[in-house]
Amino acid sequence: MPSASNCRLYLITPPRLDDVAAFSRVFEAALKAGDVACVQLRLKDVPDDEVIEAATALIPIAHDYDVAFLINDRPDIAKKVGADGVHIGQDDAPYSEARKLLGPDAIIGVTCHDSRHLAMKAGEQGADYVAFGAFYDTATKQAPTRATPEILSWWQQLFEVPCVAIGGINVENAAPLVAAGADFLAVSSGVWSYPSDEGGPAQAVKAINEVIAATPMSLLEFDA
Ligand SMILES: Cc1ncc(COP(=O)(O)OP(=O)(O)O)c(N)n1
Ligand SMILES: Cc1nc(C(=O)O)sc1CCOP(=O)(O)O
Ligand SMILES: [Mg+2]
Repeated sequence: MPSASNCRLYLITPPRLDDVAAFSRVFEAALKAGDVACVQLRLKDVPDDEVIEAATALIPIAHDYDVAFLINDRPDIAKKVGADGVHIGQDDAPYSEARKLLGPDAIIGVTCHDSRHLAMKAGEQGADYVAFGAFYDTATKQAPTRATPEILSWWQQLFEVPCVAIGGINVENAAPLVAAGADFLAVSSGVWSYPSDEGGPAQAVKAINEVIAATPMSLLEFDA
């Protein structure tokens, strides 16, 4: 039976930011364009001071728009820059360590790939969300697993902890994940690489929000 979806957009930054000032302007335009619940600063293979510099520039912008700001991989940097939380993967700091460092109010999300077991473990430990992926082909990361929308419906039906869908999501392919019960769509290239002659990242945020608003939740059947 279809019902209204509460799905929201979760932005992941590009893995490199060569010009933080230029990105800050695009970032602000994107946040202005439509609802964004959360942003994750996901810089890869860069020195800590670049992560700190980018976080210091972007956090005040995110907070101006009431958007939560998370750091990828590094609870220590999240604490240092005053971020709202951290996203950790299965090979990053353990959940318990991140929680101990960041305290009870921090948002801590955990990568669970396509695994029910990992998601139940993260939920029991106290994660604020569990992330499943990758749902589609992506050039942003060599994603080790492929998830299917049924896992979102399974989680949505059985658990209170929100679930995030990630991996290759864009304006064209977002709807089935909203329908399947994703609480958040985590999107990187689908926003930042949106063609500038079609309005660029700001237009992508607007368009994904329109898809979300137009798509009721209609949970899929899943194996018990
Ligand atoms: C929301 C969200 N989900 C999954 C990931 C992937 O985390 P991880 O497996 O640690 O891989 P890296 O992002 O660190 O390459 C994520 N970052 N965010
Ligand atoms: C960071 C990340 N994690 C994934 C996972 O499957 O856990 S897929 C992925 C890439 C997300 O970027 P894009 O929206 O450009 O595909
Ligand atoms: Mg990681």
